[in-house]
Amino acid sequence: MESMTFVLFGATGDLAKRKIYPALYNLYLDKKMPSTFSIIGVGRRDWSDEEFQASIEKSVRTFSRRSQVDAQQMDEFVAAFRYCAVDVTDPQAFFPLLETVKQREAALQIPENRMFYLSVAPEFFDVITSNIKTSGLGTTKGWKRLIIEKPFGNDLKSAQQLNEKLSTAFEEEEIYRIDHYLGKPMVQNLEALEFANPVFQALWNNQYIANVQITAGETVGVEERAGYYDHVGAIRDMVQNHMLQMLMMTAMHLPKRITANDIRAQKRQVMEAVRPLQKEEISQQVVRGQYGAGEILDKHVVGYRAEPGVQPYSMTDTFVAARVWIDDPFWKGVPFYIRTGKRMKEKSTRIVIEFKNPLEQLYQHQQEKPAPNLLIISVNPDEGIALQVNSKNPSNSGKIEPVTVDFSAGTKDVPEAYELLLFDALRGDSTYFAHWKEVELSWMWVEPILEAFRENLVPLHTYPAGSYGPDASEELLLADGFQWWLDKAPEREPIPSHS
Ligand SMILES: NC(=O)C1=CN([C@@H]2O[C@H](COP(=O)(O)OP(=O)(O)OC[C@H]3O[C@@H](n4cnc5c(N)ncnc54)[C@H](OP(=O)(O)O)[C@@H]3O)[C@@H](O)[C@H]2O)C=CC1
Ligand SMILES: O=C1O[C@H](COP(=O)(O)O)[C@@H](O)[C@H](O)[C@H]1O
Repeated sequence: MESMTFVLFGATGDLAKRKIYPALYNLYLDKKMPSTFSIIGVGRRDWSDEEFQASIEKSVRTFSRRSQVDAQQMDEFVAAFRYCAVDVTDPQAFFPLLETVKQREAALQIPENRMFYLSVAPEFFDVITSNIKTSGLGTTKGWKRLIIEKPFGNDLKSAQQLNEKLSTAFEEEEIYRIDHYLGKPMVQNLEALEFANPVFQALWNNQYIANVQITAGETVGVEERAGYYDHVGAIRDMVQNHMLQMLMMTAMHLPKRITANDIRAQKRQVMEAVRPLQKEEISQQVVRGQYGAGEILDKHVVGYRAEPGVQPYSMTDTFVAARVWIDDPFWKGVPFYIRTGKRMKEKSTRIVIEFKNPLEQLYQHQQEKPAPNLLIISVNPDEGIALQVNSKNPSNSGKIEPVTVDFSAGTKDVPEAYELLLFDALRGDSTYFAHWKEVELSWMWVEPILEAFRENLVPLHTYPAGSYGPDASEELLLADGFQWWLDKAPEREPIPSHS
Protein backbone atom coordinates (compact mmCIF):
# COMPACT_ATOMS: atom_id res chain seq x y z
CA MET A 1 0.00 0.00 0.00
CA GLU A 2 1.35 3.41 -0.96
CA SER A 3 2.43 5.95 1.65
CA MET A 4 0.01 8.85 1.95
CA THR A 5 -1.32 11.80 3.90
CA PHE A 6 -4.76 11.53 5.44
CA VAL A 7 -6.42 14.92 6.01
CA LEU A 8 -9.37 14.53 8.36
CA PHE A 9 -11.88 17.41 8.44
CA GLY A 10 -13.95 17.16 11.62
CA ALA A 11 -11.05 15.70 13.61
CA THR A 12 -12.46 16.91 16.94
CA GLY A 13 -15.95 15.54 16.28
CA ASP A 14 -17.97 12.63 17.55
CA LEU A 15 -17.62 10.32 14.53
CA ALA A 16 -13.85 10.75 14.46
CA LYS A 17 -13.63 9.83 18.13
CA ARG A 18 -16.03 6.91 18.14
CA LYS A 19 -15.28 5.31 14.79
CA ILE A 20 -12.44 6.76 12.71
CA TYR A 21 -9.52 6.76 15.22
CA PRO A 22 -10.32 3.29 16.60
CA ALA A 23 -10.58 1.99 13.00
CA LEU A 24 -7.23 3.54 12.00
CA TYR A 25 -5.63 2.16 15.15
CA ASN A 26 -6.87 -1.36 14.50
CA LEU A 27 -5.66 -1.17 10.90
CA TYR A 28 -2.31 -0.02 12.23
CA LEU A 29 -2.09 -2.98 14.63
CA ASP A 30 -3.08 -5.36 11.82
CA LYS A 31 -0.36 -3.86 9.60
CA LYS A 32 -2.96 -2.64 7.14
CA MET A 33 -1.76 0.96 7.11
CA PRO A 34 0.98 2.08 4.73
CA SER A 35 4.51 1.68 6.16
CA THR A 36 4.77 5.48 6.37
CA PHE A 37 1.78 7.77 6.73
CA SER A 38 0.84 11.17 8.04
CA ILE A 39 -2.52 12.18 9.49
CA ILE A 40 -3.50 15.83 9.74
CA GLY A 41 -6.59 16.55 11.84
CA VAL A 42 -8.62 19.67 11.07
CA GLY A 43 -11.11 21.34 13.40
CA ARG A 44 -11.92 24.84 14.59
CA ARG A 45 -10.76 24.59 18.15
CA ASP A 46 -7.31 25.78 19.06
CA TRP A 47 -5.51 22.56 19.95
CA SER A 48 -1.80 21.79 20.02
CA ASP A 49 -0.49 18.58 18.41
CA GLU A 50 -0.03 17.15 21.91
CA GLU A 51 -3.63 17.84 22.92
CA PHE A 52 -4.82 16.30 19.68
CA GLN A 53 -2.68 13.19 20.16
CA ALA A 54 -3.93 12.82 23.75
CA SER A 55 -7.54 12.97 22.50
CA ILE A 56 -6.82 10.23 19.95
CA GLU A 57 -5.31 7.98 22.58
CA LYS A 58 -8.36 8.55 24.77
CA SER A 59 -10.79 7.75 21.99
CA VAL A 60 -8.95 4.56 21.07
CA ARG A 61 -8.85 3.45 24.71
CA THR A 62 -12.59 4.21 25.05
CA PHE A 63 -13.97 2.91 21.76
CA SER A 64 -11.61 0.39 20.18
CA ARG A 65 -12.91 -3.18 19.89
CA ARG A 66 -9.54 -4.27 21.27
CA SER A 67 -9.49 -3.74 24.99
CA GLN A 68 -5.73 -4.27 25.47
CA VAL A 69 -3.64 -1.30 24.40
CA ASP A 70 0.13 -1.61 24.12
CA ALA A 71 1.73 1.67 25.28
CA GLN A 72 4.62 1.56 22.82
CA GLN A 73 2.42 0.82 19.83
CA MET A 74 0.07 3.59 20.91
CA ASP A 75 2.97 6.09 21.10
CA GLU A 76 4.12 5.11 17.62
CA PHE A 77 0.57 5.40 16.28
CA VAL A 78 -0.23 8.84 17.69
CA ALA A 79 3.17 10.18 16.58
CA ALA A 80 1.79 10.19 13.02
CA PHE A 81 -0.87 12.78 13.93
CA ARG A 82 -0.67 16.57 13.63
CA TYR A 83 -3.41 19.15 14.21
CA CYS A 84 -4.28 22.21 12.16
CA ALA A 85 -6.92 24.72 13.33
CA VAL A 86 -8.85 25.81 10.23
CA ASP A 87 -12.22 27.43 9.76
CA VAL A 88 -13.20 25.61 6.59
CA THR A 89 -15.37 28.49 5.42
CA ASP A 90 -12.26 30.69 5.15
CA PRO A 91 -10.37 30.00 1.89
CA GLN A 92 -7.22 31.69 3.25
CA ALA A 93 -7.05 29.21 6.12
CA PHE A 94 -6.33 26.40 3.65
CA PHE A 95 -2.87 27.77 2.81
CA PRO A 96 -1.34 27.05 6.24
CA LEU A 97 -3.01 23.62 6.01
CA LEU A 98 -1.32 23.03 2.66
CA GLU A 99 2.00 24.06 4.22
CA THR A 100 1.57 21.57 7.08
CA VAL A 101 0.74 18.79 4.63
CA LYS A 102 3.76 19.59 2.49
CA GLN A 103 6.12 19.86 5.46
CA ARG A 104 5.08 16.43 6.67
CA GLU A 105 5.38 14.93 3.18
CA ALA A 106 8.92 16.34 2.95
CA ALA A 107 9.92 15.27 6.47
CA LEU A 108 8.66 11.71 5.92
CA GLN A 109 9.77 11.63 2.29
CA ILE A 110 6.42 10.36 1.12
CA PRO A 111 4.74 10.98 -2.25
CA GLU A 112 1.88 13.46 -2.64
CA ASN A 113 -0.86 10.87 -2.21
CA ARG A 114 -3.65 12.65 -0.35
CA MET A 115 -6.79 11.25 1.16
CA PHE A 116 -9.37 13.83 2.30
CA TYR A 117 -12.06 12.69 4.73
CA LEU A 118 -15.07 14.97 5.25
CA SER A 119 -16.36 14.06 8.71
CA VAL A 120 -18.20 17.35 9.13
CA ALA A 121 -21.80 18.53 8.80
CA PRO A 122 -23.04 18.27 5.19
CA GLU A 123 -23.33 22.05 4.84
CA PHE A 124 -19.50 22.08 4.68
CA PHE A 125 -19.02 19.36 2.02
CA ASP A 126 -19.25 21.85 -0.80
CA VAL A 127 -17.07 24.64 0.63
CA ILE A 128 -14.33 22.23 1.71
CA THR A 129 -14.00 20.58 -1.70
CA SER A 130 -13.96 23.97 -3.37
CA ASN A 131 -11.23 25.23 -1.00
CA ILE A 132 -9.22 22.03 -1.47
CA LYS A 133 -9.20 22.85 -5.15
CA THR A 134 -8.47 26.57 -5.05
CA SER A 135 -5.77 26.30 -2.36
CA GLY A 136 -3.81 23.76 -4.40
CA LEU A 137 -4.22 21.09 -1.71
CA GLY A 138 -5.86 18.88 -4.31
CA THR A 139 -3.15 19.47 -6.90
CA THR A 140 -0.85 16.55 -6.32
CA LYS A 141 1.80 14.60 -8.17
CA GLY A 142 0.32 11.42 -6.68
CA TRP A 143 -3.30 10.36 -6.22
CA LYS A 144 -6.06 12.20 -4.41
CA ARG A 145 -9.24 10.71 -2.96
CA LEU A 146 -12.26 12.09 -1.15
CA ILE A 147 -14.17 10.14 1.48
CA ILE A 148 -17.50 11.72 2.21
CA GLU A 149 -19.93 10.98 5.04
CA LYS A 150 -23.68 10.79 4.90
CA PRO A 151 -26.12 12.34 4.35
CA PHE A 152 -25.52 12.79 0.64
CA GLY A 153 -28.20 15.42 0.00
CA ASN A 154 -31.61 15.91 1.49
CA ASP A 155 -33.54 15.07 -1.66
CA LEU A 156 -32.85 14.36 -5.31
CA LYS A 157 -32.19 17.97 -6.27
CA SER A 158 -29.82 18.77 -3.41
CA ALA A 159 -27.94 15.48 -3.98
CA GLN A 160 -27.51 16.35 -7.66
CA GLN A 161 -26.31 19.84 -6.78
CA LEU A 162 -23.83 18.46 -4.24
CA ASN A 163 -22.54 15.93 -6.72
CA GLU A 164 -22.02 18.60 -9.35
CA LYS A 165 -20.01 20.68 -6.88
CA LEU A 166 -17.86 17.73 -5.83
CA SER A 167 -17.18 16.81 -9.42
CA THR A 168 -15.56 20.17 -10.09
CA ALA A 169 -12.71 19.10 -7.79
CA PHE A 170 -12.80 15.27 -7.87
CA GLU A 171 -13.49 12.63 -10.51
CA GLU A 172 -16.16 10.02 -9.74
CA GLU A 173 -13.42 7.36 -9.30
CA GLU A 174 -11.81 9.56 -6.65
CA ILE A 175 -14.99 9.91 -4.56
CA TYR A 176 -15.72 7.35 -1.82
CA ARG A 177 -19.26 7.86 -0.46
CA ILE A 178 -19.54 6.11 2.88
CA ASP A 179 -22.55 3.96 3.62
CA HIS A 180 -21.47 2.13 6.74
CA TYR A 181 -23.92 -0.72 6.06
CA LEU A 182 -21.76 -1.59 3.05
CA GLY A 183 -18.91 -2.03 5.51
CA LYS A 184 -20.75 -4.58 7.61
CA PRO A 185 -19.05 -7.95 7.13
CA MET A 186 -22.30 -9.84 6.44
CA VAL A 187 -23.43 -7.28 3.86
CA GLN A 188 -20.06 -7.67 2.14
CA ASN A 189 -20.50 -11.41 2.47
CA LEU A 190 -23.68 -11.32 0.39
CA GLU A 191 -21.49 -11.11 -2.66
CA ALA A 192 -19.69 -14.37 -1.78
CA LEU A 193 -22.89 -16.06 -0.69
CA GLU A 194 -24.55 -15.38 -4.03
CA PHE A 195 -21.56 -15.70 -6.34
CA ALA A 196 -19.33 -18.32 -4.72
CA ASN A 197 -22.04 -20.89 -3.97
CA PRO A 198 -23.54 -22.59 -7.02
CA VAL A 199 -26.42 -23.86 -4.86
CA PHE A 200 -27.58 -20.36 -3.96
CA GLN A 201 -26.66 -19.02 -7.38
CA ALA A 202 -29.11 -21.51 -8.92
CA LEU A 203 -31.90 -20.59 -6.50
CA TRP A 204 -31.45 -16.81 -6.63
CA ASN A 205 -34.47 -15.96 -8.78
CA ASN A 206 -38.25 -15.84 -9.00
CA GLN A 207 -38.54 -19.52 -9.81
CA TYR A 208 -37.55 -20.48 -6.27
CA ILE A 209 -37.86 -17.39 -4.09
CA ALA A 210 -41.28 -16.30 -2.82
CA ASN A 211 -40.25 -13.04 -1.14
CA VAL A 212 -37.33 -11.25 0.50
CA GLN A 213 -37.54 -9.42 3.83
CA ILE A 214 -34.94 -6.87 4.87
CA THR A 215 -35.25 -5.54 8.42
CA ALA A 216 -33.12 -3.01 10.29
CA GLY A 217 -34.68 -2.58 13.70
CA GLU A 218 -33.21 -0.51 16.50
CA THR A 219 -34.12 -0.27 20.17
CA VAL A 220 -32.66 3.22 20.55
CA GLY A 221 -34.83 6.27 20.05
CA VAL A 222 -33.84 9.60 18.62
CA GLU A 223 -31.40 10.23 21.50
CA GLU A 224 -29.64 13.62 21.27
CA ARG A 225 -30.07 13.88 17.50
CA ALA A 226 -33.53 15.45 17.24
CA GLY A 227 -32.11 18.56 15.54
CA TYR A 228 -31.09 16.37 12.62
CA TYR A 229 -33.56 13.49 12.78
CA ASP A 230 -36.77 15.50 13.10
CA HIS A 231 -36.04 16.92 9.62
CA VAL A 232 -35.11 13.68 7.92
CA GLY A 233 -37.01 10.77 9.50
CA ALA A 234 -36.40 7.09 8.83
CA ILE A 235 -37.05 7.49 5.11
CA ARG A 236 -33.97 9.68 4.57
CA ASP A 237 -31.91 8.45 7.52
CA MET A 238 -32.14 4.72 6.74
CA VAL A 239 -34.27 3.86 3.68
CA GLN A 240 -32.72 6.05 0.96
CA ASN A 241 -29.26 4.75 1.79
CA HIS A 242 -28.78 1.67 4.00
CA MET A 243 -32.00 -0.20 3.18
CA LEU A 244 -31.76 0.31 -0.57
CA GLN A 245 -28.07 -0.58 -0.52
CA MET A 246 -28.91 -3.87 1.23
CA LEU A 247 -31.64 -4.47 -1.32
CA MET A 248 -29.21 -3.90 -4.19
CA MET A 249 -26.62 -6.17 -2.60
CA THR A 250 -29.21 -8.91 -2.13
CA ALA A 251 -30.81 -8.71 -5.55
CA MET A 252 -27.74 -8.20 -7.74
CA HIS A 253 -26.74 -10.92 -10.16
CA LEU A 254 -23.43 -12.50 -11.03
CA PRO A 255 -21.31 -10.11 -13.09
CA LYS A 256 -18.94 -11.41 -15.78
CA ARG A 257 -15.97 -10.36 -13.65
CA ILE A 258 -15.81 -9.64 -9.92
CA THR A 259 -14.43 -6.10 -10.00
CA ALA A 260 -15.63 -2.93 -8.26
CA ASN A 261 -17.00 -1.54 -11.51
CA ASP A 262 -18.80 -4.75 -12.47
CA ILE A 263 -20.36 -5.21 -9.05
CA ARG A 264 -21.48 -1.61 -8.92
CA ALA A 265 -22.91 -1.96 -12.43
CA GLN A 266 -24.95 -4.95 -11.25
CA LYS A 267 -26.24 -2.99 -8.27
CA ARG A 268 -27.16 -0.11 -10.53
CA GLN A 269 -29.10 -2.45 -12.80
CA VAL A 270 -31.15 -3.62 -9.83
CA MET A 271 -31.96 -0.06 -8.84
CA GLU A 272 -32.84 0.81 -12.42
CA ALA A 273 -35.31 -2.08 -12.44
CA VAL A 274 -36.99 -1.09 -9.17
CA ARG A 275 -40.54 -0.12 -10.09
CA PRO A 276 -41.10 3.61 -9.53
CA LEU A 277 -43.90 4.49 -7.13
CA GLN A 278 -46.79 6.71 -8.14
CA LYS A 279 -47.69 9.21 -5.45
CA GLU A 280 -51.34 8.13 -5.40
CA GLU A 281 -50.57 4.47 -4.67
CA ILE A 282 -47.91 5.05 -2.04
CA SER A 283 -50.29 4.45 0.86
CA GLN A 284 -50.77 0.90 -0.52
CA GLN A 285 -47.03 0.21 -0.76
CA VAL A 286 -45.50 2.13 2.12
CA VAL A 287 -46.26 2.16 5.86
CA ARG A 288 -45.27 5.18 7.94
CA GLY A 289 -45.01 5.02 11.72
CA GLN A 290 -43.90 7.03 14.72
CA TYR A 291 -43.16 5.54 18.12
CA GLY A 292 -45.32 6.29 21.11
CA ALA A 293 -44.45 5.59 24.74
CA GLY A 294 -43.77 2.00 25.70
CA GLU A 295 -41.44 -0.51 27.33
CA ILE A 296 -37.99 -1.40 26.05
CA LEU A 297 -36.12 -4.07 27.97
CA ASP A 298 -38.50 -3.59 30.91
CA LYS A 299 -37.86 0.15 31.01
CA HIS A 300 -40.51 2.76 30.31
CA VAL A 301 -39.57 5.12 27.49
CA VAL A 302 -41.34 8.23 26.24
CA GLY A 303 -42.92 8.61 22.82
CA TYR A 304 -41.13 10.39 19.98
CA ARG A 305 -43.03 13.66 20.37
CA ALA A 306 -41.99 13.87 24.03
CA GLU A 307 -38.28 13.46 23.20
CA PRO A 308 -36.07 16.52 23.83
CA GLY A 309 -35.76 18.72 20.75
CA VAL A 310 -38.65 17.14 18.83
CA GLN A 311 -41.46 19.43 17.64
CA PRO A 312 -44.59 18.81 19.78
CA TYR A 313 -46.75 17.82 16.78
CA SER A 314 -43.97 16.35 14.71
CA MET A 315 -45.10 14.17 11.79
CA THR A 316 -41.63 12.67 11.36
CA ASP A 317 -41.51 8.97 10.52
CA THR A 318 -39.45 6.85 12.91
CA PHE A 319 -40.61 3.67 11.14
CA VAL A 320 -40.99 2.85 7.47
CA ALA A 321 -41.96 -0.43 5.82
CA ALA A 322 -42.36 -0.80 2.07
CA ARG A 323 -43.10 -3.33 -0.63
CA VAL A 324 -40.59 -3.03 -3.46
CA TRP A 325 -40.90 -4.66 -6.90
CA ILE A 326 -37.91 -5.27 -9.11
CA ASP A 327 -39.10 -5.54 -12.69
CA ASP A 328 -36.34 -7.62 -14.22
CA PRO A 329 -36.51 -11.22 -15.48
CA PHE A 330 -34.95 -12.59 -12.26
CA TRP A 331 -37.23 -10.93 -9.76
CA LYS A 332 -40.50 -10.25 -11.56
CA GLY A 333 -43.31 -11.18 -9.18
CA VAL A 334 -41.11 -11.43 -6.05
CA PRO A 335 -41.94 -8.77 -3.46
CA PHE A 336 -39.00 -7.36 -1.51
CA TYR A 337 -40.18 -6.01 1.83
CA ILE A 338 -38.04 -3.50 3.65
CA ARG A 339 -38.63 -2.34 7.21
CA THR A 340 -36.71 -0.08 9.56
CA GLY A 341 -37.60 1.64 12.78
CA LYS A 342 -36.41 3.12 16.02
CA ARG A 343 -37.58 1.96 19.43
CA MET A 344 -38.47 -1.47 18.14
CA LYS A 345 -38.52 -4.65 20.15
CA GLU A 346 -35.00 -5.71 19.28
CA LYS A 347 -31.82 -4.48 17.70
CA SER A 348 -31.65 -6.68 14.67
CA THR A 349 -30.57 -6.23 11.08
CA ARG A 350 -31.34 -9.28 8.98
CA ILE A 351 -32.25 -10.43 5.52
CA VAL A 352 -34.68 -13.33 5.27
CA ILE A 353 -35.17 -15.11 1.96
CA GLU A 354 -38.40 -17.12 1.91
CA PHE A 355 -38.38 -19.91 -0.67
CA LYS A 356 -41.45 -21.05 -2.53
CA ASN A 357 -43.15 -24.07 -1.06
CA PRO A 358 -44.55 -26.23 -3.90
CA LEU A 359 -44.61 -29.35 -1.70
CA GLU A 360 -47.27 -27.85 0.56
CA GLN A 361 -49.94 -29.94 -1.24
CA LEU A 362 -48.15 -33.24 -0.54
CA TYR A 363 -48.56 -32.77 3.19
CA GLN A 364 -52.20 -31.76 3.12
CA HIS A 365 -53.10 -34.63 5.44
CA GLN A 366 -51.11 -33.00 8.20
CA GLN A 367 -52.87 -30.40 10.28
CA GLU A 368 -50.01 -27.98 9.88
CA LYS A 369 -48.39 -27.52 6.51
CA PRO A 370 -44.61 -27.63 6.36
CA ALA A 371 -42.98 -24.28 6.96
CA PRO A 372 -41.21 -22.69 4.01
CA ASN A 373 -37.45 -22.94 3.69
CA LEU A 374 -35.84 -19.75 4.90
CA LEU A 375 -32.35 -18.46 4.38
CA ILE A 376 -31.58 -16.10 7.23
CA ILE A 377 -28.67 -13.70 6.91
CA SER A 378 -28.00 -12.05 10.26
CA VAL A 379 -26.15 -8.79 9.80
CA ASN A 380 -26.23 -7.18 13.22
CA PRO A 381 -25.65 -7.59 16.18
CA ASP A 382 -25.04 -11.32 15.56
CA GLU A 383 -23.48 -12.26 12.27
CA GLY A 384 -24.15 -15.46 10.42
CA ILE A 385 -26.18 -17.50 8.00
CA ALA A 386 -28.86 -20.02 8.90
CA LEU A 387 -31.07 -22.21 6.78
CA GLN A 388 -34.47 -23.33 7.96
CA VAL A 389 -35.38 -26.74 6.51
CA ASN A 390 -38.07 -29.31 7.32
CA SER A 391 -37.25 -32.56 9.02
CA LYS A 392 -39.11 -35.49 10.62
CA ASN A 393 -39.08 -35.30 14.38
CA PRO A 394 -38.75 -38.91 15.73
CA SER A 395 -39.81 -37.78 19.22
CA ASN A 396 -43.03 -36.31 17.86
CA SER A 397 -44.53 -39.22 15.89
CA GLY A 398 -42.36 -38.43 12.89
CA LYS A 399 -44.08 -35.10 12.39
CA ILE A 400 -42.50 -32.77 9.85
CA GLU A 401 -41.05 -29.80 11.71
CA PRO A 402 -38.77 -26.94 10.78
CA VAL A 403 -35.18 -27.14 12.02
CA THR A 404 -32.47 -24.56 11.57
CA VAL A 405 -29.01 -25.34 10.28
CA ASP A 406 -26.98 -22.55 11.74
CA PHE A 407 -23.63 -21.29 10.48
CA SER A 408 -23.62 -18.27 12.76
CA ALA A 409 -20.38 -16.56 13.57
CA GLY A 410 -21.93 -15.00 16.72
CA THR A 411 -20.34 -11.78 17.90
CA LYS A 412 -16.71 -12.81 17.62
CA ASP A 413 -14.01 -10.21 17.26
CA VAL A 414 -14.57 -9.17 13.65
CA PRO A 415 -13.34 -5.89 12.15
CA GLU A 416 -15.81 -3.03 12.34
CA ALA A 417 -17.44 -1.51 9.25
CA TYR A 418 -15.20 1.57 9.39
CA GLU A 419 -12.07 -0.58 9.48
CA LEU A 420 -13.07 -2.50 6.37
CA LEU A 421 -14.14 0.63 4.53
CA LEU A 422 -11.07 2.70 5.42
CA PHE A 423 -8.80 -0.16 4.42
CA ASP A 424 -10.54 -0.37 1.04
CA ALA A 425 -10.32 3.38 0.48
CA LEU A 426 -6.62 3.39 1.40
CA ARG A 427 -5.92 0.81 -1.28
CA GLY A 428 -8.23 2.43 -3.80
CA ASP A 429 -10.96 -0.23 -3.85
CA SER A 430 -14.37 1.41 -4.20
CA THR A 431 -16.51 -1.76 -4.37
CA TYR A 432 -18.25 -1.08 -1.06
CA PHE A 433 -18.80 2.63 -1.51
CA ALA A 434 -21.93 4.09 -3.04
CA HIS A 435 -21.51 5.14 -6.65
CA TRP A 436 -23.22 8.40 -7.62
CA LYS A 437 -25.65 6.56 -9.91
CA GLU A 438 -26.81 4.32 -7.05
CA VAL A 439 -27.33 7.36 -4.85
CA GLU A 440 -29.20 9.24 -7.55
CA LEU A 441 -31.46 6.30 -8.43
CA SER A 442 -32.21 5.78 -4.73
CA TRP A 443 -33.24 9.39 -4.34
CA MET A 444 -35.40 9.09 -7.45
CA TRP A 445 -37.24 6.14 -5.93
CA VAL A 446 -37.64 7.86 -2.58
CA GLU A 447 -38.71 11.24 -3.93
CA PRO A 448 -42.47 10.46 -4.43
CA ILE A 449 -42.55 8.98 -0.92
CA LEU A 450 -41.15 12.21 0.48
CA GLU A 451 -43.85 14.11 -1.35
CA ALA A 452 -46.60 11.76 -0.20
CA PHE A 453 -45.42 12.07 3.41
CA ARG A 454 -45.24 15.84 3.10
CA GLU A 455 -48.76 16.00 1.67
CA ASN A 456 -50.00 13.57 4.30
CA LEU A 457 -51.22 11.05 1.74
CA VAL A 458 -49.89 8.20 3.90
CA PRO A 459 -51.30 7.72 7.41
CA LEU A 460 -48.84 8.18 10.26
CA HIS A 461 -49.44 5.20 12.56
CA THR A 462 -48.35 5.37 16.16
CA TYR A 463 -46.70 2.18 17.41
CA PRO A 464 -45.78 1.41 20.99
CA ALA A 465 -42.06 1.55 21.74
CA GLY A 466 -40.84 -2.02 22.16
CA SER A 467 -43.05 -3.43 19.39
CA TYR A 468 -42.36 -4.40 15.78
CA GLY A 469 -43.97 -1.27 14.42
CA PRO A 470 -47.57 -0.54 13.50
CA ASP A 471 -50.05 -3.30 12.63
CA ALA A 472 -50.17 -1.87 9.12
CA SER A 473 -46.68 -3.29 8.61
CA GLU A 474 -47.97 -6.82 9.34
CA GLU A 475 -50.93 -6.17 7.04
CA LEU A 476 -48.64 -5.15 4.20
CA LEU A 477 -47.35 -8.74 4.06
CA LEU A 478 -50.59 -10.45 5.02
CA ALA A 479 -52.19 -8.86 1.97
CA ASP A 480 -49.79 -10.94 -0.16
CA GLY A 481 -50.22 -14.07 2.00
CA PHE A 482 -46.90 -13.62 3.80
CA GLN A 483 -45.68 -12.68 7.27
CA TRP A 484 -42.55 -11.13 8.74
CA TRP A 485 -40.41 -14.04 9.82
CA LEU A 486 -38.45 -14.36 13.05
CA ASP A 487 -40.12 -11.57 14.96
CA LYS A 488 -40.27 -12.42 18.62
CA ALA A 489 -43.90 -11.35 18.77
CA PRO A 490 -45.90 -13.34 21.31
CA GLU A 491 -48.99 -14.01 19.22
CA ARG A 492 -49.46 -14.32 15.51
CA GLU A 493 -52.37 -14.77 13.20
CA PRO A 494 -52.39 -18.22 11.56
CA ILE A 495 -50.33 -18.15 8.40
CA PRO A 496 -52.62 -18.04 5.38
CA SER A 497 -51.59 -20.36 2.59
CA HIS A 498 -50.47 -19.02 -0.75
CA SER A 499 -49.34 -20.63 -3.93
N1 LIG B 1 -21.57 10.77 14.81
C1 LIG B 1 -22.02 9.70 14.17
O1 LIG B 1 -22.27 8.62 14.74
C2 LIG B 1 -22.27 9.74 12.71
C3 LIG B 1 -21.95 10.86 11.96
N2 LIG B 1 -22.12 10.85 10.61
C4 LIG B 1 -21.76 12.01 9.79
O2 LIG B 1 -20.42 12.39 10.07
C5 LIG B 1 -20.27 13.79 9.97
C6 LIG B 1 -19.68 14.33 11.28
O3 LIG B 1 -20.58 14.05 12.33
P1 LIG B 1 -20.15 14.23 13.86
O4 LIG B 1 -18.74 13.84 14.08
O5 LIG B 1 -21.20 13.56 14.64
O6 LIG B 1 -20.27 15.82 14.06
P2 LIG B 1 -19.76 16.70 15.28
O7 LIG B 1 -20.70 17.84 15.40
O8 LIG B 1 -19.47 15.88 16.48
O9 LIG B 1 -18.34 17.25 14.76
C7 LIG B 1 -18.27 18.25 13.79
C8 LIG B 1 -16.81 18.53 13.44
O10 LIG B 1 -16.80 19.54 12.46
C9 LIG B 1 -15.91 20.55 12.86
N3 LIG B 1 -16.35 21.84 12.36
C10 LIG B 1 -17.57 22.42 12.49
N4 LIG B 1 -17.59 23.61 11.88
C11 LIG B 1 -16.35 23.81 11.36
C12 LIG B 1 -15.74 24.85 10.63
N5 LIG B 1 -16.40 25.96 10.27
N6 LIG B 1 -14.45 24.70 10.27
C13 LIG B 1 -13.77 23.58 10.61
N7 LIG B 1 -14.29 22.55 11.28
C14 LIG B 1 -15.57 22.66 11.67
C15 LIG B 1 -15.93 20.50 14.36
O11 LIG B 1 -14.77 21.11 14.84
P3 LIG B 1 -14.77 21.95 16.24
O12 LIG B 1 -15.60 21.14 17.17
O13 LIG B 1 -13.34 22.03 16.61
O14 LIG B 1 -15.41 23.25 15.92
C16 LIG B 1 -15.97 19.01 14.59
O15 LIG B 1 -14.69 18.46 14.48
C17 LIG B 1 -21.67 14.34 9.63
O16 LIG B 1 -21.76 14.44 8.22
C18 LIG B 1 -22.61 13.25 10.11
O17 LIG B 1 -23.81 13.24 9.38
C19 LIG B 1 -22.58 9.73 9.95
C20 LIG B 1 -22.93 8.60 10.65
C21 LIG B 1 -22.84 8.51 12.08
O1 LIG C 1 -26.74 5.75 9.74
C1 LIG C 1 -27.39 5.48 10.72
O2 LIG C 1 -27.32 4.24 11.23
C2 LIG C 1 -27.64 4.01 12.60
C3 LIG C 1 -27.81 2.50 12.73
O3 LIG C 1 -26.59 1.88 12.43
P1 LIG C 1 -26.24 0.45 13.04
O4 LIG C 1 -24.90 0.16 12.46
O5 LIG C 1 -26.26 0.60 14.53
O6 LIG C 1 -27.31 -0.50 12.59
C4 LIG C 1 -28.89 4.74 13.01
O7 LIG C 1 -29.06 4.63 14.42
C5 LIG C 1 -28.75 6.19 12.66
O8 LIG C 1 -29.98 6.86 12.96
C6 LIG C 1 -28.43 6.39 11.22
O9 LIG C 1 -28.09 7.75 10.98
